[in-house]
Amino acid sequence: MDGRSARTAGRRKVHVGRSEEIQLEQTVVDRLYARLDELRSATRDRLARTRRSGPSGSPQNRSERDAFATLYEDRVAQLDGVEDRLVFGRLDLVDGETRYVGRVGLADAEHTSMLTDWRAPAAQTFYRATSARPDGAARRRHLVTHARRVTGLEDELLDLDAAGDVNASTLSGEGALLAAMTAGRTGRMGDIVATIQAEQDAIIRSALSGALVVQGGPGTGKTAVALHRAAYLLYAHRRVLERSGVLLVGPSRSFLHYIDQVLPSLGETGVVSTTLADILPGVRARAVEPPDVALVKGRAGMADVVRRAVRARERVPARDVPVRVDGTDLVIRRRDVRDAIAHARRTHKPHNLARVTFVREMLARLAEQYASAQGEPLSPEDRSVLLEDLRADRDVRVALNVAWFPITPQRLVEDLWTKPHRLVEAAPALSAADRRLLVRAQGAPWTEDDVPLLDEAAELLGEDDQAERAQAAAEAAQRTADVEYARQVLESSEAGGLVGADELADRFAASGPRLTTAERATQDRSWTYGHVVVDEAQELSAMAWRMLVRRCPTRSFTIVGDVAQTSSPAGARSWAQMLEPVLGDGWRLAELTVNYRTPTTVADAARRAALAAGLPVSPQTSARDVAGSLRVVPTTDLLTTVEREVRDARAEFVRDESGRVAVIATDSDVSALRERLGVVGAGPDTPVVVLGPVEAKGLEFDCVVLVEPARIATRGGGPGDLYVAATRPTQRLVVVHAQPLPAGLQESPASP
Ligand SMILES: Nc1ncnc2c1ncn2[C@@H]1O[C@H](COP(=O)(O)OP(=O)(O)OP(=O)(O)O)[C@@H](O)[C@H]1O
Repeated sequence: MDGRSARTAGRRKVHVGRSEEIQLEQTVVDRLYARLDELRSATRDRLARTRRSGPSGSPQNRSERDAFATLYEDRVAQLDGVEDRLVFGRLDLVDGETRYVGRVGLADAEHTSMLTDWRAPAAQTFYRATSARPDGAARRRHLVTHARRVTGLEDELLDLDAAGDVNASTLSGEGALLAAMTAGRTGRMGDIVATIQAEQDAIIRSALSGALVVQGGPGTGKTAVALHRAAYLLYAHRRVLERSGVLLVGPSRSFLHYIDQVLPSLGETGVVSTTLADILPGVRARAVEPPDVALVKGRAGMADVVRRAVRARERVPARDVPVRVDGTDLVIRRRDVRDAIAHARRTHKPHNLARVTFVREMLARLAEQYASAQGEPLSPEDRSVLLEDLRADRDVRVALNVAWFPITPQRLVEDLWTKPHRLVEAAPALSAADRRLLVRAQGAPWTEDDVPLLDEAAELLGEDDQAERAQAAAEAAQRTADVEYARQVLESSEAGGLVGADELADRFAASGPRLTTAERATQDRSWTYGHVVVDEAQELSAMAWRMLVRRCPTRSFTIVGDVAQTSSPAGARSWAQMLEPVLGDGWRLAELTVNYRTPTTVADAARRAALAAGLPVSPQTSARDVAGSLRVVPTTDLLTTVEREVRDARAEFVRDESGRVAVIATDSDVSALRERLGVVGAGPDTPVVVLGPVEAKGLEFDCVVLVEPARIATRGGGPGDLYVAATRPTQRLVVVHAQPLPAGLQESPASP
């Protein structure tokens, strides 16, 4: 949609079509729901029959039964998930064909298509066609339904010649879109599947390979598009992605909570979502770093610091070390250690794994010394007994550990922050001032900025995985057998078409409870995903990018964000600068230009303030304006004024189930405001919340009361934080201030 038509739509009402047309559509919608009910009950019957078949039979029969039970359970959940607004679109093609578009594909008993999945190629025209490029379509119709009832229609004529005698009163451009934009917020993001716009659709369906960067101002649908793209990719590339998985990285847990309904409503539940703080199994990073520390820890050069820290644990001792084994004097010689270290490094294995080579080499040299002390070669049996004795000897163990120290990532990184000599040794290039910033007390909690360093360390250190490798080989053999068996089962069963042999084999795997790809991926640090989606990506440091690229060696990424909204000092103001070190020039840029959230007046004010502060603001047009959407309230008593404004906003916007108000203030004001307003929780179900600008990132509310913008613009993330805070409302921004307003944020522009 271009900016002009969007604005026009803003002034239109949703047109309800003629009642006969609605009746006609109701008949179709009834048929589709009837088919949905039929499929549900058939699947439920099969599930019941499968469960009834009892615990008898061979283990093979039992695991086959369990696999089918899980399959039917998943299918029932999927069919239940698409109940709401099952069908939302109809496309009339010039050749006379009519196609209904909905959340899933449905076919009748004869396999004739009744409903086209929104992700199928056949649905693309529904989202892309314009009257300038109708792509074979004569008319696009949006169906508005509530609880299986058709309540409205909106038509767009795409090919005027072919349209015939369509009644003009049913024509309306973006009514469904406008209705979605003005609806009261619920604290949870909804899907946009019925109203995806052409520029968004192009991004959603863009190729899987390579990295796609989606830049767009606030409210342009970046998050919505990223989530729909994940669902689309899983549909279009199911074979690849179902096994490797899709990872979604969001800025905070509250943000993940805010979006967690979207994918299930699109029939997808298998995406792993996480924050950077939670990405490492076994590490809970809860503390927040001061900005100057975050900046240092995020630099690409920290990879070198970690590498040196690991190297420092492979060390030739200052002098030869005498040891006595089995009554014989031996020497751990410096030159032997040097050779063994070189040998172990040549394996190019991670430190803790290469240690095996180092130790083997050293023990062999000590055994040689022992043999020459005895004056005769050792028999193979004696030699292996001796090697065991050497390995068990305390002095030998200590000396070898000092030379090649087995260490966990946590210990390595903690030593850097708590033992100044370790940091000097690993980071000679850091200034003394930067090193001082990094010092902290032993046992201090991990921060989000530690996580990429821990991951870097884990990568270089590795774990001793011998047992795991043996197990993996055994599992691989078992799996080949399972897949073959599943193939035979599929050939003779009713499950064909719903599931592949690989997936069924997963379900046959008799060992323990079935783990989904998502569950397996979450538990495994070194899991590599088929695709990674990163939201609010402008905040990521160079070290965080290294960590994410390790999780997706094919570099298939969707990276969405806005370089004008950056708050982290380690984040970016330029995609090229941020991505070049990790992706080279292997990324493509797409831009979103229409703001579907914020009324024009508010968006313009926020934009003027951002431009005045020199931020790299993307051009954008708001899809609508709302009368009285910006209120500026000067005061000498902030708390009292905020209290009054919140009371008014609550009365105006909060209804039974919907309507959300946020007070956004600089972090240091948040607790006083919470106390004054009696606001405790900050969850999606709370009608009024008080947040700092970083917490508000990615979220939206009907009304935002912005407290003392001058303070927000000069703390933390500075003007970027103010830009985020001012662009959260869907209906109204109330600016309460005692200090002068930052330039640009006044009610009407100083100059036209
Ligand atoms: N095509 C659409 N149809 C209906 N609603 C839409 C559409 N595109 C976006 N929206 C709505 O606009 C709002 C903003 O979308 P979203 O949060 O994805 O924007 P964003 O670009 O990620 O914003 P920010 O950068 O400010 O976090 C959401 O309520 C979303 O549902």
